[in-house]
Amino acid sequence: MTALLAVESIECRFGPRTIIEDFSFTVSEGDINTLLGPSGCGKTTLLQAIAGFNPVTQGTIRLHDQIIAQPDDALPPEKRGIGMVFQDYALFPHLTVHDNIGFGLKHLDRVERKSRIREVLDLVQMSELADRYPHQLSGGQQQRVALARALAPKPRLLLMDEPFSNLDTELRRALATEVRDILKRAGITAIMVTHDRDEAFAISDHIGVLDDGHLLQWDRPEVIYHQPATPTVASFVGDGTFIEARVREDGWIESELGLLPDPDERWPVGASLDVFVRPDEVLVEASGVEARVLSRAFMGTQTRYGVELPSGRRLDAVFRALHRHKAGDYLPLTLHTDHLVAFPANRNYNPADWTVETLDTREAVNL
Ligand SMILES: Nc1ncnc2c1ncn2[C@@H]1O[C@H](COP(=O)(O)OP(=O)(O)OP(=O)(O)O)[C@@H](O)[C@H]1O
Repeated sequence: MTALLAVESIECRFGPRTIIEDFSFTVSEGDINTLLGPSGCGKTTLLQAIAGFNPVTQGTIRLHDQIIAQPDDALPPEKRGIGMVFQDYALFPHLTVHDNIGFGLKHLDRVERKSRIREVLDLVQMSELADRYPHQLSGGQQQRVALARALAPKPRLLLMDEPFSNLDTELRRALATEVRDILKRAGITAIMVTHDRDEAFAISDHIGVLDDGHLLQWDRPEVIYHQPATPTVASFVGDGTFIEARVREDGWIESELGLLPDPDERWPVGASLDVFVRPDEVLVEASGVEARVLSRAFMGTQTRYGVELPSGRRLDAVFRALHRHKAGDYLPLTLHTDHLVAFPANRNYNPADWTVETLDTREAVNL
């Protein structure tokens, strides 16, 4: 299938500062894609280059095989056929929902315009509220109107910049799922920008993880989660802690949380590894290593514990709330995972540390 959008080795600069560097990806028709990365990594800059609000200083951007941006040559934003949804909704306060949606449809005659407005109102399930003004709507409803307004002119591509970040957590997740359904029903190709991984997982067919203006990985959400390309991707898309491990003579991987299999013999004997341990992969088992409970947070069906291994390494473990352990208790812990994520060791990784440098050549291993 040919790409609807092809971003090819682009660079974006603000004065002397390079914000986006040698950045390439393609987007297939009908796919919902998310650019995920920490604050300041260049997500909005990239989105605005696609929309036409930022110039590219290297590379090209093609939409349906038409070059829409290259150095010193850019199609104006209004000629790109791209719709945008912003975090602050950007609705016209003095216009009703109906008229906000109709604003970009002035090229249509009255009957066509009314019919298209009805169609998108129906699509976002806002038909009942067509006569209301933005201030008479909840945040979630306002964002649905903003989505309807962007979809009304039938854009070739929809861009969404942190569309849910003004909403509370619960509504955010619900609306992300709802927006996915709406876009799929309308067959719209979209790119969203967010720093919220749950939102990205809820909405996306493909996720691109960015760090410091570079693309670290572009893949399906499951692959990003289970086979992260770099330690930074692993840390960004899932809670966890790296523990040290070594490949034994017999091929087993010896870690502080016990022996782990390496069925594909991916690692040479003697290799030192950093193994990523997710809280839900830690189990209490009689044969486990004695870990001391440091903290406990009840979370309803589960309880999250902070524990310390004999080496002093601290990590989190999540167990069903049925079990009650308290600070100071010792628990025998092991690691069980269907998707062991490991990298060659050469440094300490702090998942909370965004400034971690990564080596792109490293490969995640999925055992
Ligand atoms: N117009 C501008 N002039 C100069 N520097 C800019 C401009 N716009 C953005 N930047 C810088 O570019 C870098 C990337 O900003 P950008 O807004 O693209 O990041 P982001 O990943 O979208 O962040 P956030 O999630 O916080 O919105 C930041 O260091 C920012 O200060």
